[in-house]
Amino acid sequence: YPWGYDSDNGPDQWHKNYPFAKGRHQSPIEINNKEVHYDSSLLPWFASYDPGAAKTILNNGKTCRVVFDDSFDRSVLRGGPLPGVYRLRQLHFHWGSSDDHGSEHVVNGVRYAGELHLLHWNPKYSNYLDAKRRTDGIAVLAIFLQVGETPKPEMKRILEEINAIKTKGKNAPFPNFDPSILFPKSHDYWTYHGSVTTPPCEECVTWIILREPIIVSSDQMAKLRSLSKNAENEPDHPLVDNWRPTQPRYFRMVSASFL
Ligand SMILES: Cc1cc(C)cc(S(N)(=O)=O)c1
Ligand SMILES: [Zn+2]
Repeated sequence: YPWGYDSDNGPDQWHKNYPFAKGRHQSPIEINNKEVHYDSSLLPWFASYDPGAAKTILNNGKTCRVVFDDSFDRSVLRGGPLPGVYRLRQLHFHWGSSDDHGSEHVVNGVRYAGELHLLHWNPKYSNYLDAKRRTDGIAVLAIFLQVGETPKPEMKRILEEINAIKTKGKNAPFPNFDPSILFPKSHDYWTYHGSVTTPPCEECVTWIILREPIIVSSDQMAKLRSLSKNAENEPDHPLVDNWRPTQPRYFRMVSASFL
């Protein structure tokens, strides 16, 4: 019975089929200023993305995802805490059933309406699946979505496609898109070592979480919530609350690139 976010297959049950979910380096976590360590040696991060690498936007019943050509170092993330370049493979979102929650990471008790994840893998490994088995295999750039009056126009392109991928299994061409247009002004970030926030929850992720959220409108969040987790010919169930609750930090340090 496939994992999900409902009471019978949700985050509290995942460990039954995916033992990593009870590990000591799980994500997401709470980020509290009191426990963050400013690391002056942290470098700035850089994204060099080729808009031509964007391929498809899809609904897999669990999120809205844009996939990129990752057959060579075409769109890469580098710098920050990373030892080398990491290849952009996909981006996706997590969101709530209302504007007051939906993010996976929580900052000083603040839950945002959603969270954008740009997923990259370390090309020193032969492929993405091999990278997921390595502690330095994956880098996720996370950007909070905050509801406000002046939404970021660059989000429109993604949300305009939502109508084409309403139900699980639907996909649409999504050419010529550079996701760095979604980035906020500041590149300030927190970083820590954690896991994939969906099963199998492998502990292979270097998290780079931007301090500055991007502003989206309440209507744009409602657009995301108009996606369905079911396929076209099945009873309709809105795709909402696809976020994992925060996990124990245990003995992990969260470093900040800013004072
Ligand atoms: C590697 C990977 C795969 C998936 C489906 C999701 C993530 S997440 N939510 O941790 O960014 C990471
Ligand atoms: Zn994610």
